[in-house]
Formats: sequence, structure tokens, C-alpha cells
Amino acid sequence: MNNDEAVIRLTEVEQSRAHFKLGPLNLNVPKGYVTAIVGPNGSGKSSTFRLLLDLAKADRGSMEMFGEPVGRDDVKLKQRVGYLPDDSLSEEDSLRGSERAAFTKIWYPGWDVNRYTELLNLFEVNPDLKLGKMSKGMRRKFELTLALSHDPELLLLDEPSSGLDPLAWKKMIEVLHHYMEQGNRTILMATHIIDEVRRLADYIVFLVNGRALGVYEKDELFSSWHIFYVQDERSVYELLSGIPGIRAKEKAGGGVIKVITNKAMDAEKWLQKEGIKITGRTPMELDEIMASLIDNDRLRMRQS
Ligand SMILES: Nc1ncnc2c1ncn2[C@@H]1O[C@H](COP(=O)(O)OP(=O)(O)OP(=O)(O)O)[C@@H](O)[C@H]1O
Repeated sequence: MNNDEAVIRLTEVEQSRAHFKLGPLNLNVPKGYVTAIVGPNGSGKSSTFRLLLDLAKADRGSMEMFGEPVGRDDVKLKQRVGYLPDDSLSEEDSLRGSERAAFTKIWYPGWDVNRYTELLNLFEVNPDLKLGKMSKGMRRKFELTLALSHDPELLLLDEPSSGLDPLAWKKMIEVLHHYMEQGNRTILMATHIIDEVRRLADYIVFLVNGRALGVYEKDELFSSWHIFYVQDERSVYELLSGIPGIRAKEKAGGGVIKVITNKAMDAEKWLQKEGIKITGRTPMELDEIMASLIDNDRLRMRQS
């Protein structure tokens, strides 16, 4: 990614809480793409969003959005962003959807009433209901509608599909694809849903214990992380330490060794060159890749 095209730029950002430290976080979010933040519960995804929205303050480091510094209560900057928080605000329970929309509209000059109505219809949301009386999924769809109705350049979505049924989920994916098709639009989203990452993301950031363990191009990630099963003969187990991209190896029983590599193509060539028989191979799922990164990070922290 070309750094000049980053919509969000976090440099050495830190925030310390009683039981949690976020950062130092270095992260560039590329313009025109969907970047998914993936990480275990409590890894700092929502905290990162709150910092970006200026809803919480960092202790150190610098944050930029659209090349402007974050943290100066810049209304114009916030108007360029659509934000879907992880949780609904209980203070808004007694407001009808239409009343909430009327408040939101005041803040955004780009508010498009046609778009708002279209999305409400698509998601089958009744704006006459009080927010506290909407089902969890309906409220989520309503809040997603609000985040999209001023056609922001940047969407920050914190677990957008939480509470959505499969049909609503599909509609959400279509709406977000359509949003991206307009060009010059960017999404940063936190998600636990593997299918969501597969369907939407261009880039994946693994956030673990408040630190980003790298930004990966999605297709490259899935094509490079593979598990190979090879025949356990001669001194193959020892030899496998030399396989390109090795992350782990273990004897899987039945005369088979399981090897994890993040350089699948080079690894395959290497196995052929060494005359090691491949009995099977599978691409790795996102949660397996994350587990391997976490293991590696733990090891690195213990050694440092
Ligand atoms: N207001 C707060 N005061 C103190 N600690 C907080 C506060 N908000 C979050 N934390 C702590 O910060 C850590 C990260 O929380 P955060 O909500 O950012 O994680 P997350 O990755 O979004 O998790 P999840 O996947 O469960 O939504 C947690 O240990 C949480 O307890």
C-alpha cells in the first residue's frame, strides 16, 4: 500500500487503562478499500474506534484522518465519517427512529433523505417505533441506515452484523458493496464473522492484546497460509525446520507430519525438491491463522 493514500494513519498510539494497554499502535488504513480488524474479545478494536472518533483520548502518539489531526473536535472532519458503534445507547431508548434521524440530519449537510428512506425500506425498519422497542437486529439496521444516509467518505463499523438474521446480513453485505462501488469510499470494520471478512475485506489487520500483528492483503493471506501433511519417514521431521515460511510442525499420528507455512508456493517447491511426499494440503481459515499469529507473538514476548 502507498502510504500517501492512507485515510487513517495511527503512529505509536497508546492508551493505558487500569487493566489494559492499547498500543503502541501503528496502522495505515488505505483509501478506497475495506479493511477488517480481526481480533479476540477485549483486544482493543472498539477502543481504537473510540479514539478515532475522538470519544476517548490517547496518552501518546499521533492520529490522522484524511490528513488532518484527530482530537480537535473538528466537526467538518466528523461529517466525512459514518460511525456504527458496537453498542446502542440506552439513553436513546425513548426516542422514535424518526426523532433520532431528525437529530442526526442536523449534523450532516450531506444527508440524503432518499437514501435514508430507501435503506429503511430495504431493511424493513419502522422508524415510528421507539428505539428501545425495536428488536436488536432492527435497531442495528436502523443505526446502519443512519451511518450511511449522509454518504460518508469513510465508514467505521464496529461489528456491524451483530444481531442480524441471515437475510438482513446478506442485505447489509450488498449495501456495503454498493457503497464501495461508488469509488473513493473506505471502510474500516471490526468483525468476528469469517464470512464477512471473506465477502467484504481487501485488507485484514490482526489486533491482539492492543497491538496490530501486521496488515495483510486478504487474497495473499489466504493463498500463502497453508497446512501441508507430509509422510513421516527418514529424518523428515528434522528436515522440515528448513521449509520456507514455517510457523509450526507436529507429528499428527498415522505416520504423518502436519506443517503450517505462510509461504505455501515456496514450501511446495521446497518439499518437491527435497523429495518429501505430500499426502494432503489445506488452506487455513482466518481463526487458525490468528491462533498461529497469537502463539508466535506470545513466544516473541516471552523471549524479549
Ligand atoms: N471505558 C473503559 N474503561 C476501562 N477499561 C475499558 C473501557 N473500555 C474498554 N476497556 C477495556 O479495554 C479492553 C479492550 O476493550 P475493547 O472493547 O476495545 O475490545 P474489543 O476488541 O472491541 O472487544 P470485543 O470483541 O469483546 O468487542 C478490555 O480489556 C476492556 O475491559
